[in-house]
Amino acid sequence: MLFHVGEGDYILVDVRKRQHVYDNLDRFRYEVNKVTGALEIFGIVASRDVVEESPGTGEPSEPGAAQETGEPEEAEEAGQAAPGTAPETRSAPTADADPALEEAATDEAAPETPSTPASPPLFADYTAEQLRELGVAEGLISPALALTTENGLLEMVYGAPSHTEEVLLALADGNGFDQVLQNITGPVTAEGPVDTSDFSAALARPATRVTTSDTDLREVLEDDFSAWKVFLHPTQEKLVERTYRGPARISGGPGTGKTIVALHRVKHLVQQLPRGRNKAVLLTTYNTNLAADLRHRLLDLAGQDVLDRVDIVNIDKLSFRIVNESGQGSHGRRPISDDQVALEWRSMLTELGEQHWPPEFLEDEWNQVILGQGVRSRSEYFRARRAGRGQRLSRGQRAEIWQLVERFTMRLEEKGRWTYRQVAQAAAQAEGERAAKILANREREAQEGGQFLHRPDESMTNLRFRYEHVVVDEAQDLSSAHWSLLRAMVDQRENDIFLVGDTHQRIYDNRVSLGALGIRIRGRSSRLTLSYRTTREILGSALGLLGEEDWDDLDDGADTLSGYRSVLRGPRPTFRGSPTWAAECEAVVAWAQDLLQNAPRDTVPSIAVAAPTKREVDAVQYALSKAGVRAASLGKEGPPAGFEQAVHVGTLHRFKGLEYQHMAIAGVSEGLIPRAGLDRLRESAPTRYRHELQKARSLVFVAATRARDSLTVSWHGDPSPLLPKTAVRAAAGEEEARVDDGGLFQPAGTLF
Ligand SMILES: Nc1ncnc2c1ncn2[C@@H]1O[C@H](COP(=O)(O)OP(=O)(O)OP(=O)(O)O)[C@@H](O)[C@H]1O
Repeated sequence: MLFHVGEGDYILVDVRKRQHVYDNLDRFRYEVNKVTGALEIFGIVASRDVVEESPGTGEPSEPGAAQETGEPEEAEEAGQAAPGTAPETRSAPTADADPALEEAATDEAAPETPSTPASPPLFADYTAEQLRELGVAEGLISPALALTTENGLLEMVYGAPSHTEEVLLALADGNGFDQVLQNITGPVTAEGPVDTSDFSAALARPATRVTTSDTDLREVLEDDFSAWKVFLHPTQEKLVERTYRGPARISGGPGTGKTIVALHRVKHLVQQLPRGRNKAVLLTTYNTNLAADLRHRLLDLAGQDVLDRVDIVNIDKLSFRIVNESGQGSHGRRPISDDQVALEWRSMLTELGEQHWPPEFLEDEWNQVILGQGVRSRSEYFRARRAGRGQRLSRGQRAEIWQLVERFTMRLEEKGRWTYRQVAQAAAQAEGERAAKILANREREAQEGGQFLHRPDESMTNLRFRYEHVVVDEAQDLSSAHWSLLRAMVDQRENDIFLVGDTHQRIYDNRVSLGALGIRIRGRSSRLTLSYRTTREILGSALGLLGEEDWDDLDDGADTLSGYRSVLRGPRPTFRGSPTWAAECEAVVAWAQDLLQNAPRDTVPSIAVAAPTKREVDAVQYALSKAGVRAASLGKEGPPAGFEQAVHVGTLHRFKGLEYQHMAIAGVSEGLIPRAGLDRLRESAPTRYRHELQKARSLVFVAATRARDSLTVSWHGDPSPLLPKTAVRAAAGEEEARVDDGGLFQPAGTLF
């Protein structure tokens, strides 16, 4: 079935048996969207909810039914495209194509769930004119207004153009007209008037997204990262190409494409640079393995020439580099891990017989207040901000703490050790001094009319800021010292710093106020809300894990995930308790074996298991290997070479930034998540206690949102108190999970 666009251009809409095409032809619509200017080809789905309005036969239809393989629709939903496949050709999947839909379809047809004619229309608050203004496809406006159930809506949007789908789901999720107009329709609104009869012009517009759900084609495209070279969502594209008058920040829930945007931004910035050989752009992140991953992806996306202009390094390595170069206090000292630091505090206080200040409190005060604010002297500490620390300190108390901290740093120094935070602090200081010199030179040069009358030291006048642009991924995990370091590496001007991150995924205890560090993002913050990775079902359960905590925006304000959504669907996550750890391991092995055995021929599904600590990781890996399942544990640099396709097992921390088709989170038990002994902090270091709890939630949230298709969460003994009660009860068979609730629990304001 071909659509003739004009001249010699055709679009492949679908490949089906001839009779099928004839039978279903009248269910297809094509139109140029008056608002976005996109060419949209779509099927009208007959749901009972909209049956009167639908021009189809009334039976649950499968126009074009491209879904023969049972593959989830990720590529299609994601707006990814294959040249020569149909723009916005969307079809209602057949029942056998997708288990989740099968359930929905069965549910729809079941006599016990009749549509209630009395229930008000879902979009009762909106008029046809408003839906039109938001860019809902003309042919779907009246069917949409007639909808009364969420299932009907979900069924209908499967056949709808994706812009219509996004708008309707966002409205149903509780976003208001203005919000949807601004966030969803605004970015894709056509520039200039739209001629709805000019298909060629429509095809050339970025809003015309060419998509495919053909598995073979998808494999060709997805095999390498190059698919994303071409197709960013227009909302993402605008963020990439915009000129910002200062630092800019992009936030958004997991899988919304923040990393993709950061990579495209780097490419864009390099392309604007004058010719040269230096590495003028810094791309940095927290973890070593993510930095390596960014390098591969940037090479795929932009090629060697772009890569040659970019310095890609994780932030701690960069700090070491600066410290070594400047000689600032390194003296051959070796870094010490956070766990070792905690032990050192404990030993020192015991040796001193000091009982007044708990070690956790002192450690936190040192990290968050003293190192966190770059405090360098006792008098600076007297003036340091302690807002939100939960405990007021008198001058005398501050003096005592300062003395203990000084002792502690001396102790580490004597042992030839220092913490990563200290290294970052030293690097920030060295780089800050360098920046101050550059600015002083500049001022002198300006005063002396562009030339130095008294030429100072040559090396000083040649000093330049190290980078033209800085781009940061996983920004939520960087500390104040890291930000001070980055601030000093780039001049304060247009497009200086571009950062992407999500504070709901903060898994290292670094909290910052960017404005106070000279990184002013106010007015230059944007949020991505559509997840391209996770299904609605997984997303719902993952959001439930976040509880009722408050989340910051890196700048003394609050962040939220409101409007965060997915249009992908899949099975509900499973939750399972086992009596013992051994039994839980067995269940995890059976789960992996089942996935491997049932994978389509010649494919190896990507599978991972996350667990709280190295101990559980080793046990799971051992159990998998013993059962003949190829497994490897994730190290600092990712999986060992040659084990890319094995089942990956790692601590929760290791999964940041990664994604897998199937994810298991094991050991979500009381005493493991959050770790045992945390209660001790409740009294001694209440702020830290709160932050540790939040961090534990974020860790599980990060792991859960790595899953693309399926998620399973398990525990042994008592479940973690962080698991929502409904999940635990349902796992124990005490409560039936509702078929239509999408997950086992559902965050407020989220539609399933
Ligand atoms: N416009 C797009 N079209 C299709 N797929 C996309 C698009 N943008 C991102 N993706 C895909 O979505 C997935 C998540 O993207 P990415 O890793 O950039 O998200 P993220 O926001 O950085 O996630 P996290 O916060 O969890 O690390 C990737 O598989 C990516 O290729």
